[in-house]
Amino acid sequence: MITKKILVMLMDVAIVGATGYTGAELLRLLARHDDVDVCYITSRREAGKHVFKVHPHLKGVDKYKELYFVGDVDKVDADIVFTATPHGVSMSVVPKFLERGVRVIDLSGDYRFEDLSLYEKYYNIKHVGLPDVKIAYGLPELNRENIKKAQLVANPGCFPTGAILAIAPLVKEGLIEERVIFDSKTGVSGAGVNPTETTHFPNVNENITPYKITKHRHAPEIEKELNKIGRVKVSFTPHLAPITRGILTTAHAFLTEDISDNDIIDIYNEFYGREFFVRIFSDDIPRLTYVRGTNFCDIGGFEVDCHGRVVVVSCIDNLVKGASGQAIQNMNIMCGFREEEGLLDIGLNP
Ligand SMILES: NC(=O)C1=CN([C@@H]2O[C@H](COP(=O)(O)OP(=O)(O)OC[C@H]3O[C@@H](n4cnc5c(N)ncnc54)[C@H](OP(=O)(O)O)[C@@H]3O)[C@@H](O)[C@H]2O)C=CC1
Ligand SMILES: CC(=O)N[C@@H](CCC(=O)OP(=O)(O)O)C(=O)O
Repeated sequence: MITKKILVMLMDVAIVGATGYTGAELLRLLARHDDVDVCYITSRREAGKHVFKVHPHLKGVDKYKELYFVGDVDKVDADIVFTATPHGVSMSVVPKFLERGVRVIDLSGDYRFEDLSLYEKYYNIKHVGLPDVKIAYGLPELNRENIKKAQLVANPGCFPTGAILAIAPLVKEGLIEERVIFDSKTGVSGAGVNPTETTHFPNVNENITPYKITKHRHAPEIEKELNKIGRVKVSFTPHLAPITRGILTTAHAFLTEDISDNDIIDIYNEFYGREFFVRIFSDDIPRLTYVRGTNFCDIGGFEVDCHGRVVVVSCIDNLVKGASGQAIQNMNIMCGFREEEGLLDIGLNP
């Protein structure tokens, strides 16, 4: 009897920093990705432990049944590596992978700035220098062609993802004055897995706390990316909200032309018409629950007040479209996989 065997070649991927929140989220999403195998995960603290011991929510995922944490990043061998590590750490591990021809998607801020003096000013650390490979800023809706060709993708910051997508169509069309204000509310998981006084439950619960009111490091990231499509000066203030996940951003700008709410909706529908992960809410206000656990960026509001101020609201899940989901979207683009592969979760209501 002749048996037919169909051999499916899976891409080997590794996650450096897989005990953190974005590393865990990569593991959750990749569990249902049909084109990849997760072959290495790293941790200094949990080296030697089985993945289910550290992340019990993954129990039962068949493809992870032989997956253990390794402590030594140099042992990692894969086709694609996600570095889900703090800024400063990423730049110490990424170059070693690039030298071996491995493609890397870095979730930190280390490779988001072409101008390293801006990086050093806002991150307050010295940069080791950019590697001599093609680097792309990983916001697919604005930079897909460059992502396809990149060896290193700098995954955007969580606030920049929601802010840039909220205002890009109006910037591109030149319909707003130069100054744009972004007011964002974020969930506590944005601060990472290690607790601090700021993230301590009694300090977060029943409070909304503005922080880094005029000096957050995502302000220059938002500004330099928007300046690739138009001319803007960005003001940005984040607030910590008593929620685990999600970023709601309200963008305020002043129109240069007398256009209606409906004209604005048409511009957004046209700009994002073919984008699977951007949903336009033409007659509703986006909610964080709708995007929870998903790779969607929901955009709505679209109101103009009597002074010509346009208000646009965006919602993302900071750990998905704001980090790990977008990182997988970037991997899919780099590898020629279907862009939505592994990212088809839908949100909640409530
Ligand atoms: N949380 C979010 O919403 C977002 C985060 N980001 C960025 O993504 C990156 C990861 O964030 P997040 O998951 O929240 O961070 P966490 O603090 O939750 O996790 C950090 C991970 O990095 C590992 N790590 C830390 N230091 C080192 C080191 N010196 N060598 C090797 N591994 C190390 C830790 O592993 P261990 O201690 O076990 O060794 C841990 O797995 C950061 O750069 C963050 O700024 C970007 C967008 C959104
Ligand atoms: C709640 C909270 O603390 N959020 C973090 C998000 C930072 C982040 O994600 O950092 P990078 O994208 O620059 O790597 C903050 O505001 O610093």
